[in-house]
Amino acid sequence: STQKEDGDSVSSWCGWHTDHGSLTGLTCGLFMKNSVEVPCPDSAAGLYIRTRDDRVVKVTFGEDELAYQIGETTEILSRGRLCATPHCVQAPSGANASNVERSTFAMFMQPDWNETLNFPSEIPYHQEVCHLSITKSC
Ligand SMILES: O=C(O)CCC(=O)C(=O)O
Ligand SMILES: [Fe+2]
Repeated sequence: STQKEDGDSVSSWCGWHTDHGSLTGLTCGLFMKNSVEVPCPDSAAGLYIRTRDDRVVKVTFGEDELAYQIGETTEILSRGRLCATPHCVQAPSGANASNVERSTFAMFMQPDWNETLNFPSEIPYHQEVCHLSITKSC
């Protein structure tokens, strides 16, 4: 993440984390001000992911599309062949950003609650699962 002041940080609205489940389906951000839909007030605002080669990339997709992120459960069940997607959300900043809200619909898919997961020995401490889970903030 960037080292700017909190308000401008890439993770200013939702800290870096990986989702716990198998797969997360997401709609794109919907911005509202005083209960009225508004265009995104800051093109830098929104969802960011960290790629396997350690680049931070802004995720863009349309309102008639869905994005899917791999969660920690899939990383465990695939024995590390698939990696959980580290992600965060940047708040809008600038003149038009005050009192703006952002909504998305997130569908978290996961095994039954009582399903026992065996953490594979091949990935005893995988970096996404260990480092980022600790800092999960939403
Ligand atoms: O708001 C988003 O686009 C992502 C939300 C998120 O990461 C979560 O709910 O786990
Ligand atoms: Fe998430």
